[in-house]
Amino acid sequence: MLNNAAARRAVSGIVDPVAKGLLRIGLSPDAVTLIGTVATCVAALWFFPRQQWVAGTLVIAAFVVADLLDGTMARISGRSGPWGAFLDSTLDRVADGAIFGGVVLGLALSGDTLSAAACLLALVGGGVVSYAKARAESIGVECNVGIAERAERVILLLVATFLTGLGVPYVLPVAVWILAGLTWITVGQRILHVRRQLRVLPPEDAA
Ligand SMILES: CCCCCCCC/C=C\CCCCCCCC(=O)OC[C@H](COP(=O)(O)O[C@@H]1[C@H](O)[C@H](OP(=O)(O)O)[C@@H](O)[C@H](O)[C@H]1O)OC(=O)CCCCCCC/C=C\CCCCCCCC
Ligand SMILES: Nc1ccn([C@@H]2O[C@H](COP(=O)(O)O)[C@@H](O)[C@H]2O)c(=O)n1
Ligand SMILES: [Mg+2]
Ligand SMILES: [Mg+2]
Repeated sequence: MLNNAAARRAVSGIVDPVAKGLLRIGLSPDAVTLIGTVATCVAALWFFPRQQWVAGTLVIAAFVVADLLDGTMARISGRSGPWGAFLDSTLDRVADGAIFGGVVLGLALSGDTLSAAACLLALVGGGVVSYAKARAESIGVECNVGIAERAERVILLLVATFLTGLGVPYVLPVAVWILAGLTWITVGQRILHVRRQLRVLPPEDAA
C-alpha cells in the first residue's frame, strides 16, 4: 500500500537531500544498506527485550529509513542494479527478524506470552509474504500486492511500541494480533494474485 510512487514522492523532499548528502560524504548505497541493517538489529535486540520501548522505537525509526535512502542513493548515482536489489531485500529480512524478534522477547520476558506468540506469527507471516513475492518474481509474475507490505508492518509495530513506551495500555497486544491477522491476509492475497496471473498467462510465459 505504501510502497508506491505517491508515498515515495511524499517523502522525497526529505529523503533526496539526505541521500545526496550521504553520497557527497563518500558513502555508497551498499554501505548505507549495511549500516542501517546492523544498527537496526543492535537497537532492536538491545532495547526491546529490556522493554525500553521509546528509546528502541526512536533509534530503530532513525535507522530503518536507511531503507528509503539506499535505493534513492543508488538511483541518483546511477548505481541501481541487481546486486543492490538482492542485498537490500535480503538484509530487510534480517532487520525484520531483529525488530519483530526483539518485540517477541520483550513481550515474553514481561510475561505476556500470548502477545509474544502473536508477534511470532506476524514475524513468520512477514517472511512468507516476502518469500511469496520473491518466488513469484522467479517464475515471471509481479507480486507487489497486499494490505500489509513491509512498510505497513514496520510502521504499525513501531507506532505501537512507541505508544506502549508512553504508557498507553493494551496497544501492543492489540497491535500484534492485528499485525498477525493482516500479515497472513497478505499471504493469502499474494497466493491468489499469483494464481490469477498464472491463469491469464500462457504457460510458456510463466516459466
Ligand atoms: C503516534 C505517532 C507516534 C510516532 C512514533 C514513531 C513511530 C515511528 C514509525 C515509523 C518511522 C519509520 C518509518 C520507516 C519506514 C520505512 C519502511 C520501509 O520498509 O521502507 C522501505 C519500503 C520498501 O522498500 P524496498 O523495496 O527496499 O523493500 C522491499 C520490501 O522489503 C519487500 O517486502 P514485502 O513487502 O514483500 O514484505 C520485499 O519483498 C522486497 O524484496 C523489498 O525490495 O519502501 C516503501 O515502502 C516506500 C514508501 C515508504 C513510505 C514510508 C513513510 C515513512 C514515514 C516516515 C518516514 C520519514 C522519512 C524521513 C526521512 C529522513 C531521512 C533521514
Ligand atoms: N544498496 C542498494 C540498495 C538498493 N538499490 C536499488 O534500489 C532498489 C530499492 O529501492 P528502495 O528505495 O526501495 O530502497 C533496489 O531494487 C535496487 O535497484 C541498490 O542498487 N543498491
Ligand atoms: Mg532500500
Ligand atoms: Mg531494504
